[in-house]
Amino acid sequence: MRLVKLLRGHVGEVIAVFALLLVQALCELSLPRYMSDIVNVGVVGSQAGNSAYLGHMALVMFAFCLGSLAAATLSGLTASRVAAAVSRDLRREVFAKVMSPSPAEVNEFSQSSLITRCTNDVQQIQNMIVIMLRMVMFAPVMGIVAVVQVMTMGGGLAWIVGAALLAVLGIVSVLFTLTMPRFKVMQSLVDRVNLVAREMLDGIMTIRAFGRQDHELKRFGAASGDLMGAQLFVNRAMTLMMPLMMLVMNLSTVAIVWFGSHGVAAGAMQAGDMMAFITYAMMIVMSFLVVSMVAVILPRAEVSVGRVQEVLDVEPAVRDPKDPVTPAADVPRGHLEFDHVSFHYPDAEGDVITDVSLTAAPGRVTAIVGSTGSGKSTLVQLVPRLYDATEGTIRLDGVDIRKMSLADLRSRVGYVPQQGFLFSGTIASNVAFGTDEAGETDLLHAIDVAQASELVSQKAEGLEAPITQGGTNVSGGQRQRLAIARALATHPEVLVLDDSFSALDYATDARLRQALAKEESDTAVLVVAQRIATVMGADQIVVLDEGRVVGRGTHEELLRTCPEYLEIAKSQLSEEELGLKEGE
Ligand SMILES: Nc1ncnc2c1ncn2[C@@H]1O[C@H](COP(=O)(O)OP(=O)(O)OP(=O)(O)O)[C@@H](O)[C@H]1O
Repeated sequence: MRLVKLLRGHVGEVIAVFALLLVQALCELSLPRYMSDIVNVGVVGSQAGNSAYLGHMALVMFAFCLGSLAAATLSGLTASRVAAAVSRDLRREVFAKVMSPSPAEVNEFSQSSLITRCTNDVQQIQNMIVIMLRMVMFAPVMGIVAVVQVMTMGGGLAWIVGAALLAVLGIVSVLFTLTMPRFKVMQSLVDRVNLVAREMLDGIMTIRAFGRQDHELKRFGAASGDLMGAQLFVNRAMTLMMPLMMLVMNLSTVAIVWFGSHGVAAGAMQAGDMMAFITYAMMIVMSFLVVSMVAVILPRAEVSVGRVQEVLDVEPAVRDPKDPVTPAADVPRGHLEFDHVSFHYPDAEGDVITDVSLTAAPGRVTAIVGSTGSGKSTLVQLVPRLYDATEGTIRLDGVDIRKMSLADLRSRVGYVPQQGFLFSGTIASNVAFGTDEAGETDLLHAIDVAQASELVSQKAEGLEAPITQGGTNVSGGQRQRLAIARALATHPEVLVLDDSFSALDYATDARLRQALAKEESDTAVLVVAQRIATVMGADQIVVLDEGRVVGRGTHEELLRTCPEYLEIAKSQLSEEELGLKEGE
């Protein structure tokens, strides 16, 4: 059972819980015997009314009660600690997996499902561990010892206990047959509510702009209503459980008193024994109830364990090599080479990148242009190994990047994604995100090159100005510039800018390119851009069309040799701006 395996690291504590439960069970099981003696001897027998005897018995029973209380408290505390520790470790493992190098595998699960698995499923497991540790051991011990006691007492009443057990079994079976299917879908319904809520929060601006609040609320209401339906059904069915159990126990008590009183009258049984019999019978019924409930609930927790395990079992396609290679110290830094590289997404059929070869050198700007969907972003994502090329090789400073450690590679590559993301914190914490070594001067320099100084000088707190989660308190262009500053602060060998100038005005775009060319003379810059004006000055422009290189050269060369480039250029700039007008 996978749930049991989770306890492997806590064997000592688990044994302690079991030992304490045994003490608790033995203490509790001795009480009915003493009760029986008090009635038989101290109430109706030879010591009737003898205070010394009654006081002594009361003290003994009190000692057993205290023992049971102490053992129950300690076992409860220990079990809760073990469960909380297991759930903390599971959360950490799942989260580490989600953070693991390749986004491809984790993308298989939706973000909301990952959150549910990390929180709700882990919580289910935690609850189940507590139940398992506290009940699964306790109930059988209580049940078995109580059965032995009942058997030894005789009196011909054991059949009542048997009948009560059959009734409990029947009730538990019917209730769980009805509710189990709903239990199973409940986790996926929680996933669904999370998914819709997350999508709504992410797209809140679009929803408001299109006045679709009512539609979205209905969508959320439907998902939430489905979950409520399943929960209500299960809870209603479960509410019946306790009253039915009480009914069984009370009927058993009545039956024991009814038949037992005949035995007492006939002298076959003592009154105290009949009372002890009632208590033992209740213990047996309760133990049986607990064991059968746990047996049915356990598979439900196993569903949660399975869902968490699914995430943990994911093998990232992008992995650290066994024996990482570091580029030789005497090799010039910042030489990036794509050698006949092809790539297709794991879940897609055709290649998105086909047989691309190019080189980027330090101090030079290589621009990638192409129509939308031509594979530009995909191509540059291969550089920090967000994905691995399916064919061909990418080398940095002469070493196949698959042979470098991921940490080493990523410390050499500064990657600015299409959507620059800012974390909650300050401007400084965001820019220093990729490095622990940058001082204030380094940060200010990176911000200056990224043309974001104005943002810092406008704020009274300067570098310590707060940034909200997702960077919602700065503009799209400011977000992009801070994301560029973050990459620059790490002093990368290769700076990959994936359409990172798109939210900048032309003047800022031009100033940023100039500053980059001047300040980053030992960095190879790889720029993906939609705007021809952004790439016109690049040392080398590579034109992609449906993942293939269809042109390569400078702006002027491409205007003459590459019809695809000419078409894009003409769609953005006038013939005059392109210098294509006759006589010019
Ligand atoms: N995670 C993914 N899984 C499967 N296919 C994808 C994935 N991401 C992108 N694609 C597909 O790969 C192709 C290239 O996408 P890519 O984002 O690289 O293009 P692009 O040239 O950067 O486009 P744009 O200029 O619009 O950003 C597209 O057809 C896209 O549908």
